[in-house]
Amino acid sequence: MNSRSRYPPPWMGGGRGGGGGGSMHPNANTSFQHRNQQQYMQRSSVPHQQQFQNQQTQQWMRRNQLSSDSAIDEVEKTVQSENGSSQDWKARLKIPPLDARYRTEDVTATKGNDFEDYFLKRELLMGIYEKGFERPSPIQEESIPIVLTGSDILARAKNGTGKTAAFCIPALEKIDQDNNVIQVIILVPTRELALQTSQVCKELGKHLKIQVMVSTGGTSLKDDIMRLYQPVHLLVGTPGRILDLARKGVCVLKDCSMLVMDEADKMLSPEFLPSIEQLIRFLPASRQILMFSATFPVTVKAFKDRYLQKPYVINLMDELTLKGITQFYAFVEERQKLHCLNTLFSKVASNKPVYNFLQLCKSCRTSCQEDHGTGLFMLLYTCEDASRS
Ligand SMILES: Nc1ncnc2c1ncn2[C@@H]1O[C@H](COP(=O)(O)OP(=O)(O)OP(=O)(O)O)[C@@H](O)[C@H]1O
Repeated sequence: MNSRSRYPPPWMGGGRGGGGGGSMHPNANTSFQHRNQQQYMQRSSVPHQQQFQNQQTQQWMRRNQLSSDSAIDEVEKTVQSENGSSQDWKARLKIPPLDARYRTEDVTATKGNDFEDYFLKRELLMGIYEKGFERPSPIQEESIPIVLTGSDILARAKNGTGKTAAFCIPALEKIDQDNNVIQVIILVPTRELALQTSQVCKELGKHLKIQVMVSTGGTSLKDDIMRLYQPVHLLVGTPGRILDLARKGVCVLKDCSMLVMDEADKMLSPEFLPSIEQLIRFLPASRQILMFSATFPVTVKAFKDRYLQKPYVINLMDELTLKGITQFYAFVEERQKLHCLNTLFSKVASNKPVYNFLQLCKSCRTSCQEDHGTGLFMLLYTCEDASRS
């Protein structure tokens, strides 16, 4: 166990999160907030075991007050069926095999929250568990309850620590599936990431009736327009294409109360920033903005000051590298790169995973080939742009 407190969540004291920590968004859904705060207070003020005992005592006292045996039977049946039905849905879930991947402290050092602590819709909980998530990761523990209150957030956590689900889960929870309008936009820098993110939303929301659409540049605009005539609740895409559709009046964003920016550092680059700023004008004044990234350059501050309202700042980064991972770099001439990589692979023990982060131009392609002599995997880079090869 670590020293971090379990509940109450940070805005009620005792939690973590810097900056504007704890500030309640003026546009927060007050009825939701009220309900949740009451629930959190109930939970935080009475430890679980004691709460259970209290319930048992109350039931026992109620039972003593009832004079007839039939009334007692009735109470017992109700209690049994309540307990039974709360367990039944879990027993029927199709849980995937345990994820045996090694987990670093970046994801294991949690407060010990459960997804059920957030009072999510049962259908959403079913999707979460069937995706193989047992417990929220630290960034999910910090973000989910805050996003549910309606607050803007700026969240920083390392790559691979569960940021995607940290915004997809509260987004899916907040969508009213009976209202066929776009309620959430998730902006990402590339089509690949848009497809991945929409896949996560579909998997987590597989028991919900939420319609997810992907819209990015490089695909048929006409297809997107046709698709938008069907119900869409959650739109994942790149800023330019979504702005184009909004300007044409096909993508109606007046009810879109949540805007998420994944890889926010890249989203605020000169390539995307102007489109995002224009896109924000199509959203209602009461929108909620969530920014997630592993790094936050100075451009973020200017954007935050301009567009976010009393944002809650979450920073789970003391360093960029995941714990337990050794990182180093080699400074080489352009022409030495492949040789260097080759030498590196031949030196590293073949049973150790090697992650190679590289910046590719758009025409670059990577492929992976196994060298059957050594058993090592070779990453091959090909570039159609002759000037860069
Ligand atoms: N609560 C959880 N329990 C178990 N696995 C999880 C949980 N949350 C996320 N994961 C899994 O952890 C992996 C990394 O998650 P994810 O890709 O969301 O991280 P990320 O922080 O968004 O990374 P990146 O910044 O690289 O996109 C994924 O395989 C995801 O399914």
